[in-house]
Amino acid sequence: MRAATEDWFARRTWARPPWTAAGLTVAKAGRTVSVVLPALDEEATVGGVVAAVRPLLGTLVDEIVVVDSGSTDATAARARAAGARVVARDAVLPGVPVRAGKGEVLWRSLAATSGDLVVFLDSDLVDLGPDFVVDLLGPLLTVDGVALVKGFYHRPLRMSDHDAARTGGGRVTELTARPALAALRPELAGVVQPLGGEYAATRELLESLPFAAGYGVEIGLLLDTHRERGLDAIAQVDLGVRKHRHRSLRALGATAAEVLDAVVRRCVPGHPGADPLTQFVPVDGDWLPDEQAVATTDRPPLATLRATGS
Ligand SMILES: O=c1ccn([C@@H]2O[C@H](COP(=O)(O)OP(=O)(O)O)[C@@H](O)[C@H]2O)c(=O)[nH]1
Ligand SMILES: O=C(O)[C@@H](COP(=O)(O)O)O[C@H]1O[C@H](CO)[C@@H](O)[C@H](O)[C@H]1O
Repeated sequence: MRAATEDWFARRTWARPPWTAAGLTVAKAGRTVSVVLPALDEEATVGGVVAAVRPLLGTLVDEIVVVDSGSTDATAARARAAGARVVARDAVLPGVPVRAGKGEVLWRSLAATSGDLVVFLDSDLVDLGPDFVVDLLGPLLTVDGVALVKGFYHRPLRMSDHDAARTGGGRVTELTARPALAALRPELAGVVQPLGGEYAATRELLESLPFAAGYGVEIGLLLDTHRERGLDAIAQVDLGVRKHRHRSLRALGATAAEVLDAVVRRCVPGHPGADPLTQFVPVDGDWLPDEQAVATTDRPPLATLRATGS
């Protein structure tokens, strides 16, 4: 790592987060907290994630909101039963036609919530406790100048219940995001989990930044926060172990394409955005091309929409 990044790592990384929910509730000092879960067909896990945060509701956390991304299963019912407020993505900013993708629902979540601080958690997590939220809020509530806090963790790759692996997860992180940052934004080489879906930020920051529509949203926010606010506005906390549902390598190919697109559009001036991704599938002895759309558009900062009243 470069010397400045090493310095940042030493100052802005908490390997053993010291905060407690009670202590941070006092530290809120009038500020409010929204916990947001983006969810697309997560009926099996969304209730457990909401239940993990539920004990904090009314003290450290002021609202738990699941933004439904067009689920066709029982996601909304399970989330509501666990104690979350559920908002359909098309019910937010109804005058703005909906686009597909994770970034789209995170962007819309800002218009569906009111917290001064926003915590994002994926809805496919398993075995998490309330500490994820407490630890992500710690630097935001107690360290001046921090606007974005990323979680990091061991990432076991469990493709079946029998897997005992403790590592191997974060495939797009290791094979696309980390190398891309090394090549195009090495100042961010100290961020352990640049793609992690567990992070917290001030509303003021989030509403001032564009949101990449698809899976490029996390790397886009990280790059834009660094560009607009500098490295010291970013912090990271060790959340222990992160277990979640793993998608196929083919699906992660399209994710990687959106991650790389978000990086290149931000780091290579004038780049027009990626073409659709052509993958190949074996059919009766032939390899047939299969094209995947790559989300290459950003939603504008929500603050600009509010300013123009659109
Ligand atoms: O169009 C989308 C894609 C994903 N997600 C949610 O975003 C989180 C992360 O997505 P996923 O698990 O597919 O990403 P991975 O962790 O596998 O890269 C999960 O809660 C998904 O339900 C969503 O709300 N809308
Ligand atoms: O980190 C990664 O490589 C991918 C895939 O993780 P796995 O290989 O399935 O553990 O998951 C992350 O990337 C997505 C795109 O940025 C985020 O939306 C997810 O929250 C995050 O889990």
